[in-house]
Amino acid sequence: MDIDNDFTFCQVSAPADLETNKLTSDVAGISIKEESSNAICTSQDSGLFLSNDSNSKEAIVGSLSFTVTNTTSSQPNESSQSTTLVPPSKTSNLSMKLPEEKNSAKKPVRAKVPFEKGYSQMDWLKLTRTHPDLAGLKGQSNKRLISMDEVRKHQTEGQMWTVLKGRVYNISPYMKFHPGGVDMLMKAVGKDCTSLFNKYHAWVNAEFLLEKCVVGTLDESQ
Ligand code: HEM
Repeated sequence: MDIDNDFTFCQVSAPADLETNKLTSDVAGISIKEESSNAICTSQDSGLFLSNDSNSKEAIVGSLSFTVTNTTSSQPNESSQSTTLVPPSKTSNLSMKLPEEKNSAKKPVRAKVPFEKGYSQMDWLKLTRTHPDLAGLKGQSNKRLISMDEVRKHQTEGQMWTVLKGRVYNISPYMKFHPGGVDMLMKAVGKDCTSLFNKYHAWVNAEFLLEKCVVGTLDESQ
C-alpha cells in the first residue's frame, strides 16, 4: 500500500508538546509518551491503552500487548532517557492483560479495506477539488430541506443518499473511496447513518470529507 497516500481525517487534538515530555517512543505510528508520573498515550488507533505500574507500563495495541519499561531508573547516570517495549514472550513474570480482557465485545470490529488503485483518500481529495458536481445536484440548491421519505427513495447508482448529523449527502461517488469498504458504506444508503458512523469512527471528519456531496438538510419536522 502506498503509505504516503493512506491518511485519514480525524478530529483530534494537537499532540502534546514534545519538549515537555520526558520519554517518547514511536511504535508503528503510535506514540507513547510519559510525563513525570502520568503516562499519556496518543494514537490514531483507538485500540491502544496503557496501564500504570511503577517502572513498567503495559501498552495494548490492537491484538498485541507490550510492557513499556522505563530503563532510566536502572541507569541513573544516563543523560538521555529511553523507553523500551518488551514483547510479551519476554515478560512472562509480569502481569499481562490480554486484549480480550479490556477490549471486550463492546467495540465494533475495525477492518480497513485496502483501497483499489486510484481510490486512496488522496485521490478522493483530488476528485473533490476537480469534479464540478459530486452531489449530482444538476444546478439544484443544496440548501433545501429534504424529508426522510425522499432520502429513502435515493438508493440507485449515482444517487445514494444518506443522512449524517442532520445533513443529507449523496455518498455514491465516495463508495469506492471509503476505507471501511463499499459493503459497510452501503448500510448507510437510504437511512440516517449517524449512529453507525459514530459506532465505527466518531472521530472521522465527514463534514470535510463529504462537503461536496451535500444535497441538503434533513427536514426533521416530518
Ligand atoms: C457516511 C459517511 C462515512 C464516511 C465519510 C466514512 C469515512 C471513513 C474513514 C475516513 C475511515 C478511515 C478511518 C480511520 O482510518 O481511522 C473509515 C473507516 C471505516 N468505516 Fe467509515 N465512513 C462513513 C460511514 C461509515 C458507516 C455508515 C459505516 C458502518 C456501517 C462505516 C464503517 C467503517 C469501517 C468498518 C471502517 C474501517 C475500520 C475503522 O477505521 O474503524 N463507515 N470510514
